[in-house]
Amino acid sequence: MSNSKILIRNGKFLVPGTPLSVLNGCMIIENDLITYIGEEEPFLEEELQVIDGSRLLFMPGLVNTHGHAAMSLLRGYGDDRTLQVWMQEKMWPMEGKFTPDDIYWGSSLSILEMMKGGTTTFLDMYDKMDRVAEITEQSGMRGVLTRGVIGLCPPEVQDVKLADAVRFARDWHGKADGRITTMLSPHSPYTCPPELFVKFVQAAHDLDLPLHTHMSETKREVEQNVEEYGVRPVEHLERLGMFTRPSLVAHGVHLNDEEIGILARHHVGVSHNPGSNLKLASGIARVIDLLNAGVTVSLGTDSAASNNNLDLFEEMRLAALIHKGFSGDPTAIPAALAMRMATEYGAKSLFLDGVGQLAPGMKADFIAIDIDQPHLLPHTDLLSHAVYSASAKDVLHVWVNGKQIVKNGECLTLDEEAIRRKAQETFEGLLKR
Ligand SMILES: CSC[C@H]1O[C@@H](n2cnc3c(O)ncnc32)[C@H](O)[C@@H]1O
Ligand SMILES: [Zn+2]
Repeated sequence: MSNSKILIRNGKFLVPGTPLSVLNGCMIIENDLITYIGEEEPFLEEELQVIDGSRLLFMPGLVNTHGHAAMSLLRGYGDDRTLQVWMQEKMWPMEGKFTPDDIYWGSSLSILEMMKGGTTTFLDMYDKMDRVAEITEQSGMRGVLTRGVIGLCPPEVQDVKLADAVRFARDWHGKADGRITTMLSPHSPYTCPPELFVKFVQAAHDLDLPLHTHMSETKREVEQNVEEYGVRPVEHLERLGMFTRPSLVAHGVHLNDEEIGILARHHVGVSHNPGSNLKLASGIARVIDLLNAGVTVSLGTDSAASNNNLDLFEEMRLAALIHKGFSGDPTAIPAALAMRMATEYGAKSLFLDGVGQLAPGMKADFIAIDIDQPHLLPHTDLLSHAVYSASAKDVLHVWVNGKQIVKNGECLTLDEEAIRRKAQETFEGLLKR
Protein backbone atom coordinates (compact mmCIF):
# COMPACT_ATOMS: atom_id res chain seq x y z
CA MET A 1 0.00 0.00 0.00
CA SER A 2 1.47 3.41 -0.95
CA ASN A 3 1.60 5.99 1.84
CA SER A 4 -1.16 8.55 1.89
CA LYS A 5 -1.89 11.41 4.26
CA ILE A 6 -5.03 13.54 4.22
CA LEU A 7 -5.81 16.66 6.25
CA ILE A 8 -9.43 17.77 6.50
CA ARG A 9 -9.65 21.31 7.90
CA ASN A 10 -12.55 23.61 8.87
CA GLY A 11 -14.88 20.67 9.39
CA LYS A 12 -17.43 19.63 11.97
CA PHE A 13 -16.78 16.11 13.28
CA LEU A 14 -19.12 13.80 15.17
CA VAL A 15 -16.80 12.39 17.84
CA PRO A 16 -17.25 10.12 20.91
CA GLY A 17 -17.97 11.91 24.18
CA THR A 18 -21.03 12.19 26.48
CA PRO A 19 -21.91 10.09 24.39
CA LEU A 20 -21.41 11.94 21.06
CA SER A 21 -20.52 15.54 20.37
CA VAL A 22 -19.64 17.81 17.47
CA LEU A 23 -16.08 19.11 17.32
CA ASN A 24 -15.06 22.05 15.10
CA GLY A 25 -11.57 21.50 13.78
CA CYS A 26 -9.56 19.14 11.67
CA MET A 27 -8.88 15.44 11.14
CA ILE A 28 -5.80 13.66 9.80
CA ILE A 29 -5.91 10.32 8.03
CA GLU A 30 -2.75 8.33 7.43
CA ASN A 31 -3.18 5.34 5.14
CA ASP A 32 -6.16 3.38 6.52
CA LEU A 33 -6.31 5.05 9.94
CA ILE A 34 -7.50 8.24 11.59
CA THR A 35 -4.45 9.60 13.41
CA TYR A 36 -5.68 12.94 14.74
CA ILE A 37 -8.90 14.82 15.44
CA GLY A 38 -8.79 18.14 17.27
CA GLU A 39 -9.59 21.83 17.30
CA GLU A 40 -5.97 22.83 16.66
CA GLU A 41 -4.30 22.10 13.34
CA PRO A 42 -0.91 20.50 13.93
CA PHE A 43 2.07 21.78 11.93
CA LEU A 44 2.71 19.31 9.12
CA GLU A 45 5.75 19.38 6.88
CA GLU A 46 5.03 16.33 4.76
CA GLU A 47 3.21 16.23 1.47
CA LEU A 48 -0.44 15.70 2.07
CA GLN A 49 -3.82 16.10 0.46
CA VAL A 50 -5.79 18.98 2.01
CA ILE A 51 -9.61 18.96 1.96
CA ASP A 52 -11.75 21.93 2.91
CA GLY A 53 -14.41 20.60 5.27
CA SER A 54 -16.49 23.73 5.58
CA ARG A 55 -20.28 23.23 5.30
CA LEU A 56 -19.76 19.50 5.92
CA LEU A 57 -20.54 17.25 8.87
CA PHE A 58 -18.08 14.35 9.08
CA MET A 59 -19.41 11.28 10.85
CA PRO A 60 -18.55 7.59 11.10
CA GLY A 61 -19.71 5.54 8.11
CA LEU A 62 -22.96 3.68 8.76
CA VAL A 63 -22.92 -0.05 9.43
CA ASN A 64 -25.72 -2.19 8.01
CA THR A 65 -25.80 -5.40 10.05
CA HIS A 66 -28.30 -7.44 8.07
CA GLY A 67 -29.19 -7.71 4.40
CA HIS A 68 -29.37 -9.69 1.18
CA ALA A 69 -27.84 -7.43 -1.48
CA ALA A 70 -28.83 -9.44 -4.56
CA MET A 71 -32.50 -9.08 -3.67
CA SER A 72 -32.58 -5.45 -4.79
CA LEU A 73 -33.47 -7.05 -8.15
CA LEU A 74 -36.86 -7.78 -6.54
CA ARG A 75 -37.48 -4.31 -5.08
CA GLY A 76 -41.20 -3.63 -5.35
CA TYR A 77 -41.92 -7.19 -6.45
CA GLY A 78 -44.28 -8.72 -3.91
CA ASP A 79 -45.15 -5.77 -1.67
CA ASP A 80 -47.84 -5.81 1.01
CA ARG A 81 -47.65 -9.44 2.06
CA THR A 82 -46.62 -11.18 5.29
CA LEU A 83 -43.12 -12.65 5.50
CA GLN A 84 -44.25 -16.19 4.82
CA VAL A 85 -46.39 -15.38 1.78
CA TRP A 86 -43.87 -12.81 0.45
CA MET A 87 -41.02 -15.30 0.72
CA GLN A 88 -42.71 -18.53 -0.40
CA GLU A 89 -44.94 -17.14 -3.15
CA LYS A 90 -42.94 -14.21 -4.49
CA MET A 91 -39.24 -14.32 -3.49
CA TRP A 92 -38.27 -17.98 -3.63
CA PRO A 93 -39.75 -18.67 -7.09
CA MET A 94 -37.83 -15.70 -8.53
CA GLU A 95 -34.64 -16.32 -6.51
CA GLY A 96 -34.69 -19.90 -7.79
CA LYS A 97 -34.00 -18.46 -11.26
CA PHE A 98 -31.04 -16.25 -10.16
CA THR A 99 -27.76 -17.06 -11.93
CA PRO A 100 -24.37 -16.08 -10.44
CA ASP A 101 -24.36 -13.12 -12.87
CA ASP A 102 -27.81 -12.01 -11.67
CA ILE A 103 -26.49 -12.11 -8.11
CA TYR A 104 -23.47 -10.07 -9.18
CA TRP A 105 -25.60 -7.31 -10.75
CA GLY A 106 -28.23 -7.29 -8.01
CA SER A 107 -25.51 -7.06 -5.37
CA SER A 108 -23.75 -4.33 -7.36
CA LEU A 109 -26.96 -2.31 -7.38
CA SER A 110 -27.29 -2.62 -3.60
CA ILE A 111 -23.64 -1.85 -2.96
CA LEU A 112 -23.93 1.25 -5.14
CA GLU A 113 -27.04 2.38 -3.27
CA MET A 114 -25.47 1.71 0.12
CA MET A 115 -22.15 3.41 -0.54
CA LYS A 116 -23.75 6.50 -2.08
CA GLY A 117 -26.07 6.66 0.92
CA GLY A 118 -23.33 6.67 3.56
CA THR A 119 -23.06 3.00 4.47
CA THR A 120 -19.41 1.96 4.68
CA THR A 121 -19.85 -1.56 6.10
CA PHE A 122 -22.57 -4.08 5.30
CA LEU A 123 -23.35 -7.65 6.23
CA ASP A 124 -24.61 -9.81 3.39
CA MET A 125 -26.19 -13.23 3.72
CA TYR A 126 -26.86 -14.92 0.39
CA ASP A 127 -25.92 -17.64 -2.11
CA LYS A 128 -23.14 -17.57 -4.78
CA MET A 129 -21.20 -15.34 -2.43
CA ASP A 130 -18.01 -15.38 -4.49
CA ARG A 131 -19.75 -12.98 -6.86
CA VAL A 132 -20.79 -10.76 -3.94
CA ALA A 133 -17.21 -10.79 -2.63
CA GLU A 134 -15.93 -9.85 -6.10
CA ILE A 135 -18.07 -6.69 -6.29
CA THR A 136 -17.40 -5.86 -2.63
CA GLU A 137 -13.66 -5.96 -3.33
CA GLN A 138 -14.08 -3.73 -6.42
CA SER A 139 -16.34 -1.24 -4.62
CA GLY A 140 -13.90 -0.45 -1.80
CA MET A 141 -16.59 -1.08 0.83
CA ARG A 142 -16.15 -3.12 3.98
CA GLY A 143 -18.22 -6.30 3.85
CA VAL A 144 -19.05 -9.04 6.31
CA LEU A 145 -20.06 -11.80 3.95
CA THR A 146 -21.76 -15.06 4.70
CA ARG A 147 -23.25 -17.83 2.59
CA GLY A 148 -26.78 -18.33 3.91
CA VAL A 149 -27.99 -21.92 3.94
CA ILE A 150 -31.62 -22.97 3.69
CA GLY A 151 -31.83 -26.58 4.80
CA LEU A 152 -35.22 -27.51 3.37
CA CYS A 153 -33.60 -30.25 1.28
CA PRO A 154 -32.23 -33.80 1.73
CA PRO A 155 -29.37 -34.17 4.27
CA GLU A 156 -26.76 -34.80 1.56
CA VAL A 157 -27.71 -31.52 -0.15
CA GLN A 158 -27.58 -29.73 3.21
CA ASP A 159 -24.03 -31.02 3.63
CA VAL A 160 -23.02 -29.75 0.20
CA LYS A 161 -24.39 -26.30 1.08
CA LEU A 162 -22.62 -26.31 4.44
CA ALA A 163 -19.36 -27.27 2.74
CA ASP A 164 -19.80 -24.36 0.31
CA ALA A 165 -20.45 -21.99 3.23
CA VAL A 166 -17.28 -23.20 4.96
CA ARG A 167 -15.22 -22.98 1.77
CA PHE A 168 -16.43 -19.45 1.07
CA ALA A 169 -15.80 -18.30 4.65
CA ARG A 170 -12.28 -19.73 4.60
CA ASP A 171 -11.40 -18.37 1.14
CA TRP A 172 -12.49 -14.78 1.74
CA HIS A 173 -11.88 -14.04 5.43
CA GLY A 174 -9.40 -11.16 5.67
CA LYS A 175 -9.28 -10.53 1.90
CA ALA A 176 -9.38 -7.13 0.12
CA ASP A 177 -6.84 -5.50 2.49
CA GLY A 178 -8.84 -6.93 5.41
CA ARG A 179 -12.06 -5.21 4.28
CA ILE A 180 -13.82 -8.55 3.82
CA THR A 181 -14.51 -10.77 6.81
CA THR A 182 -16.85 -13.75 6.96
CA MET A 183 -19.38 -15.50 9.17
CA LEU A 184 -21.38 -18.72 8.96
CA SER A 185 -25.15 -18.57 8.48
CA PRO A 186 -27.80 -21.20 8.79
CA HIS A 187 -30.75 -19.19 7.42
CA SER A 188 -33.12 -19.72 10.40
CA PRO A 189 -34.39 -22.30 12.89
CA TYR A 190 -37.47 -22.86 10.69
CA THR A 191 -35.49 -23.61 7.51
CA CYS A 192 -32.61 -25.58 9.07
CA PRO A 193 -33.09 -28.81 11.02
CA PRO A 194 -31.34 -29.09 14.42
CA GLU A 195 -28.68 -31.48 13.05
CA LEU A 196 -27.64 -28.90 10.46
CA PHE A 197 -27.47 -26.14 13.09
CA VAL A 198 -25.18 -28.34 15.19
CA LYS A 199 -22.89 -28.86 12.19
CA PHE A 200 -22.76 -25.09 11.66
CA VAL A 201 -21.80 -24.58 15.30
CA GLN A 202 -18.99 -27.12 14.95
CA ALA A 203 -17.76 -25.47 11.74
CA ALA A 204 -17.81 -22.06 13.44
CA HIS A 205 -15.65 -23.50 16.24
CA ASP A 206 -13.26 -25.08 13.72
CA LEU A 207 -12.89 -21.86 11.72
CA ASP A 208 -13.11 -19.58 14.76
CA LEU A 209 -15.86 -17.55 13.08
CA PRO A 210 -19.09 -16.00 14.37
CA LEU A 211 -22.59 -17.21 13.47
CA HIS A 212 -25.49 -15.26 12.03
CA THR A 213 -29.13 -16.28 11.55
CA HIS A 214 -32.70 -14.98 11.26
CA MET A 215 -34.53 -15.52 14.54
CA SER A 216 -37.96 -14.82 16.06
CA GLU A 217 -39.03 -12.54 13.24
CA THR A 218 -42.72 -13.47 13.30
CA LYS A 219 -45.22 -14.68 15.89
CA ARG A 220 -46.03 -17.63 13.66
CA GLU A 221 -42.36 -18.69 13.56
CA VAL A 222 -42.23 -18.78 17.38
CA GLU A 223 -45.46 -20.80 17.58
CA GLN A 224 -44.19 -23.26 14.97
CA ASN A 225 -40.92 -23.68 16.86
CA VAL A 226 -42.83 -24.52 20.04
CA GLU A 227 -45.04 -27.01 18.13
CA GLU A 228 -42.09 -28.72 16.47
CA TYR A 229 -39.40 -28.62 19.17
CA GLY A 230 -41.29 -27.85 22.38
CA VAL A 231 -39.36 -24.63 23.06
CA ARG A 232 -39.19 -21.10 21.69
CA PRO A 233 -36.43 -20.23 19.19
CA VAL A 234 -33.95 -18.70 21.66
CA GLU A 235 -33.93 -21.73 23.94
CA HIS A 236 -33.86 -23.99 20.87
CA LEU A 237 -30.72 -22.30 19.53
CA GLU A 238 -29.15 -22.19 23.00
CA ARG A 239 -29.67 -25.97 23.32
CA LEU A 240 -28.10 -26.51 19.88
CA GLY A 241 -24.99 -24.69 21.10
CA MET A 242 -25.27 -21.69 18.80
CA PHE A 243 -24.51 -19.22 21.56
CA THR A 244 -21.27 -20.95 22.46
CA ARG A 245 -20.00 -18.99 19.44
CA PRO A 246 -20.06 -15.20 19.06
CA SER A 247 -23.45 -14.67 17.41
CA LEU A 248 -25.61 -12.06 15.76
CA VAL A 249 -29.32 -12.70 15.21
CA ALA A 250 -31.45 -10.72 12.79
CA HIS A 251 -34.84 -9.36 13.89
CA GLY A 252 -35.56 -10.76 17.38
CA VAL A 253 -39.04 -9.24 17.20
CA HIS A 254 -40.93 -11.77 19.32
CA LEU A 255 -38.95 -12.26 22.52
CA ASN A 256 -40.10 -12.77 26.11
CA ASP A 257 -38.20 -11.58 29.20
CA GLU A 258 -36.50 -14.92 29.69
CA GLU A 259 -35.26 -14.94 26.10
CA ILE A 260 -33.89 -11.42 26.42
CA GLY A 261 -32.03 -12.64 29.51
CA ILE A 262 -30.54 -15.58 27.56
CA LEU A 263 -29.37 -13.33 24.73
CA ALA A 264 -27.80 -10.90 27.20
CA ARG A 265 -26.08 -13.69 29.16
CA HIS A 266 -24.48 -15.08 25.99
CA HIS A 267 -23.60 -11.63 24.56
CA VAL A 268 -25.67 -12.31 21.45
CA GLY A 269 -26.13 -9.21 19.28
CA VAL A 270 -29.48 -8.33 17.72
CA SER A 271 -29.75 -6.67 14.32
CA HIS A 272 -32.88 -4.53 14.52
CA ASN A 273 -34.54 -4.06 11.10
CA PRO A 274 -37.44 -1.68 11.79
CA GLY A 275 -38.32 -0.83 8.17
CA SER A 276 -38.57 -4.44 7.05
CA ASN A 277 -40.40 -5.52 10.23
CA LEU A 278 -43.00 -2.79 9.74
CA LYS A 279 -43.46 -3.43 6.03
CA LEU A 280 -43.93 -7.19 6.45
CA ALA A 281 -46.15 -6.48 9.49
CA SER A 282 -43.91 -8.75 11.57
CA GLY A 283 -44.14 -6.49 14.64
CA ILE A 284 -41.98 -4.15 16.70
CA ALA A 285 -38.91 -5.53 18.46
CA ARG A 286 -38.45 -4.87 22.21
CA VAL A 287 -35.40 -2.74 21.59
CA ILE A 288 -35.59 -0.70 24.79
CA ASP A 289 -35.80 -3.87 26.90
CA LEU A 290 -32.96 -5.47 24.93
CA LEU A 291 -30.73 -2.43 25.45
CA ASN A 292 -31.65 -2.21 29.14
CA ALA A 293 -30.67 -5.86 29.52
CA GLY A 294 -27.25 -5.08 28.02
CA VAL A 295 -27.78 -6.59 24.56
CA THR A 296 -25.89 -4.90 21.71
CA VAL A 297 -28.59 -3.75 19.29
CA SER A 298 -27.50 -2.57 15.85
CA LEU A 299 -29.43 -1.62 12.71
CA GLY A 300 -30.06 -3.42 9.45
CA THR A 301 -32.16 -2.81 6.39
CA ASP A 302 -32.80 -6.44 5.42
CA SER A 303 -33.21 -6.58 1.63
CA ALA A 304 -34.55 -3.90 -0.69
CA ALA A 305 -37.33 -6.38 -1.48
CA SER A 306 -38.80 -5.96 2.02
CA ASN A 307 -37.76 -2.41 2.96
CA ASN A 308 -37.75 -1.06 0.08
CA ASN A 309 -34.50 0.92 0.17
CA LEU A 310 -31.12 0.53 1.82
CA ASP A 311 -31.03 3.94 3.52
CA LEU A 312 -29.63 3.49 7.03
CA PHE A 313 -30.47 7.11 7.88
CA GLU A 314 -34.09 6.04 7.50
CA GLU A 315 -33.56 3.04 9.82
CA MET A 316 -31.94 5.32 12.43
CA ARG A 317 -34.89 7.68 12.27
CA LEU A 318 -37.40 4.82 12.37
CA ALA A 319 -35.65 3.26 15.39
CA ALA A 320 -35.68 6.61 17.19
CA LEU A 321 -39.35 7.25 16.36
CA ILE A 322 -41.17 3.93 16.65
CA HIS A 323 -39.82 3.12 20.10
CA LYS A 324 -40.89 6.53 21.37
CA GLY A 325 -44.36 5.98 19.95
CA PHE A 326 -44.57 2.39 21.13
CA SER A 327 -43.40 3.14 24.69
CA GLY A 328 -45.05 6.53 25.09
CA ASP A 329 -41.69 7.84 26.28
CA PRO A 330 -40.19 10.69 24.19
CA THR A 331 -36.78 10.10 25.78
CA ALA A 332 -36.63 6.52 24.43
CA ILE A 333 -33.85 5.99 21.84
CA PRO A 334 -32.52 9.57 21.76
CA ALA A 335 -30.54 10.72 18.70
CA ALA A 336 -27.15 9.79 20.16
CA LEU A 337 -28.28 6.22 20.86
CA ALA A 338 -29.80 5.78 17.39
CA MET A 339 -26.53 7.03 15.90
CA ARG A 340 -24.47 4.64 18.03
CA MET A 341 -26.71 1.73 16.99
CA ALA A 342 -25.99 2.60 13.35
CA THR A 343 -22.23 2.98 13.82
CA GLU A 344 -20.37 1.85 16.95
CA TYR A 345 -22.81 -0.92 17.95
CA GLY A 346 -23.01 -2.02 14.32
CA ALA A 347 -19.26 -2.57 14.21
CA LYS A 348 -19.36 -4.38 17.57
CA SER A 349 -22.19 -6.63 16.34
CA LEU A 350 -20.09 -7.59 13.33
CA PHE A 351 -17.01 -8.23 15.50
CA LEU A 352 -15.04 -5.50 13.75
CA ASP A 353 -12.45 -3.92 16.02
CA GLY A 354 -11.41 -0.33 15.33
CA VAL A 355 -14.48 0.51 13.22
CA GLY A 356 -17.51 2.70 13.93
CA GLN A 357 -16.18 5.86 15.58
CA LEU A 358 -14.25 8.95 14.57
CA ALA A 359 -11.24 8.78 16.88
CA PRO A 360 -7.46 8.42 16.57
CA GLY A 361 -6.47 4.81 15.97
CA MET A 362 -9.79 3.89 14.36
CA LYS A 363 -10.14 2.80 10.74
CA ALA A 364 -10.75 5.74 8.42
CA ASP A 365 -14.32 4.75 7.45
CA PHE A 366 -16.22 8.03 7.41
CA ILE A 367 -18.70 10.10 5.46
CA ALA A 368 -19.43 13.78 4.93
CA ILE A 369 -22.92 15.17 4.66
CA ASP A 370 -23.82 18.52 3.15
CA ILE A 371 -25.28 20.52 6.03
CA ASP A 372 -25.89 23.67 4.01
CA GLN A 373 -29.33 22.57 2.87
CA PRO A 374 -32.75 23.88 3.93
CA HIS A 375 -33.74 20.76 5.85
CA LEU A 376 -30.47 20.76 7.82
CA LEU A 377 -30.53 24.44 8.91
CA PRO A 378 -30.16 26.22 11.26
CA HIS A 379 -27.31 24.39 12.97
CA THR A 380 -28.96 24.07 16.37
CA ASP A 381 -27.89 20.45 16.93
CA LEU A 382 -26.12 18.60 14.13
CA LEU A 383 -26.44 15.19 15.83
CA SER A 384 -30.20 15.70 15.96
CA HIS A 385 -30.21 16.73 12.28
CA ALA A 386 -28.20 13.66 11.27
CA VAL A 387 -30.77 11.36 12.92
CA TYR A 388 -34.11 13.17 12.58
CA SER A 389 -33.70 15.25 9.40
CA ALA A 390 -31.05 13.76 7.12
CA SER A 391 -31.28 10.99 4.54
CA ALA A 392 -29.00 9.04 2.22
CA LYS A 393 -29.41 11.80 -0.37
CA ASP A 394 -27.43 14.22 1.82
CA VAL A 395 -24.22 12.20 1.60
CA LEU A 396 -21.57 13.96 -0.48
CA HIS A 397 -18.35 12.06 0.23
CA VAL A 398 -17.46 8.58 1.53
CA TRP A 399 -14.12 7.06 2.60
CA VAL A 400 -13.45 3.45 3.57
CA ASN A 401 -10.10 2.23 4.92
CA GLY A 402 -8.69 5.69 4.16
CA LYS A 403 -9.69 5.62 0.48
CA GLN A 404 -12.34 7.87 -1.01
CA ILE A 405 -15.01 5.83 -2.79
CA VAL A 406 -17.70 8.51 -3.28
CA LYS A 407 -16.89 12.12 -4.22
CA ASN A 408 -19.52 14.82 -4.66
CA GLY A 409 -22.17 12.10 -4.73
CA GLU A 410 -20.47 10.12 -7.50
CA CYS A 411 -19.08 6.64 -7.09
CA LEU A 412 -15.33 6.53 -7.83
CA THR A 413 -14.90 2.77 -7.88
CA LEU A 414 -17.78 1.24 -9.84
CA ASP A 415 -19.34 1.85 -13.26
CA GLU A 416 -22.62 3.31 -12.08
CA GLU A 417 -24.22 3.55 -15.51
CA ALA A 418 -23.43 -0.11 -16.30
CA ILE A 419 -24.88 -1.25 -12.95
CA ARG A 420 -28.11 0.69 -13.49
CA ARG A 421 -28.54 -0.72 -17.00
CA LYS A 422 -27.65 -4.32 -16.09
CA ALA A 423 -29.98 -4.31 -13.04
CA GLN A 424 -32.94 -3.31 -15.19
CA GLU A 425 -32.04 -5.79 -17.96
CA THR A 426 -31.57 -8.57 -15.41
CA PHE A 427 -35.00 -8.01 -13.86
CA GLU A 428 -36.65 -7.98 -17.30
CA GLY A 429 -34.78 -11.18 -18.21
CA LEU A 430 -35.96 -12.88 -14.99
CA LEU A 431 -39.58 -12.18 -15.86
CA LYS A 432 -39.17 -13.95 -19.22
CA ARG A 433 -37.33 -17.03 -17.87
C1 LIG B 1 -30.06 -18.04 1.85
S1 LIG B 1 -30.10 -16.51 2.68
C2 LIG B 1 -31.17 -15.58 1.70
C3 LIG B 1 -32.62 -15.94 1.86
O1 LIG B 1 -33.18 -15.17 2.89
C4 LIG B 1 -34.48 -14.86 2.52
N1 LIG B 1 -34.91 -13.68 3.24
C5 LIG B 1 -34.89 -12.40 2.85
N2 LIG B 1 -35.40 -11.61 3.80
C6 LIG B 1 -35.75 -12.41 4.81
C7 LIG B 1 -36.35 -12.20 6.05
O2 LIG B 1 -36.72 -11.00 6.48
N3 LIG B 1 -36.56 -13.24 6.85
C8 LIG B 1 -36.24 -14.48 6.47
N4 LIG B 1 -35.67 -14.75 5.28
C9 LIG B 1 -35.45 -13.73 4.46
C10 LIG B 1 -34.43 -14.66 1.04
O3 LIG B 1 -35.66 -14.84 0.41
C11 LIG B 1 -33.37 -15.63 0.61
O4 LIG B 1 -33.93 -16.77 0.06
ZN1 LIG C 1 -32.96 -11.23 6.17
